[in-house]
Amino acid sequence: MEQLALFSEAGQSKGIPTHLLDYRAGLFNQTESDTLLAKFIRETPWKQTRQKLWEKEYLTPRLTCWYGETARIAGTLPWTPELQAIREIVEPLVGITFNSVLLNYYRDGNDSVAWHSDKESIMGSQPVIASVSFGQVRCFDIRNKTDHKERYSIKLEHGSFLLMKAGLQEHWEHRISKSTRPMKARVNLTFRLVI
Ligand SMILES: O=C(O)CCC(=O)C(=O)O
Ligand SMILES: [Fe+2]
Repeated sequence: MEQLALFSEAGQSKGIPTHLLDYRAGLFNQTESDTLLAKFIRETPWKQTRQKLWEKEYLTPRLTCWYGETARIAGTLPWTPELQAIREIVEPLVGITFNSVLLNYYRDGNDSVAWHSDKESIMGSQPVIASVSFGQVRCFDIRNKTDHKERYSIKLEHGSFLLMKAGLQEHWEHRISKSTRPMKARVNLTFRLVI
């Protein structure tokens, strides 16, 4: 347990594998990021969904909302001008057209997403996911599915961009862990191609 805490506070690990991830700080400047964070928090119709684990139902420890043009995910809302604008900045960096985005709202250090990989069949087996973060810096941890000791951590900063490349979801899991330190709000956007 102690080791986990040390790891998650270590920030940027050395030697993050660039065939799996690309990180770029400051895709949006401070003013743009402040404005977007406040707008997303205020104007998104956030929902707290339920998840089933071992036959028990839990409330997901964060708020979410789907936007885009896919009919595959129930409740998906049409692109807003801000999301459309961000998508148009992100797509040329990646060379992929995305048709949906999941917004996650981590209200404080108690909000989190547990170890998982985004490998739903509706995204194909090798999805490329582009992630944009606003607000509180949180640690994004990855671990190898077959060797949990092989792990890395990246601090996702206000206005930053993270690309999860094709091999990541198949062989690695990722998470945003809870923190006992005081944490302010964070909104994360993951652009996806749902097929
Ligand atoms: O909040 C993040 O940076 C990651 C979110 C995530 O993993 C997901 O939505 O699948
Ligand atoms: Fe994920």
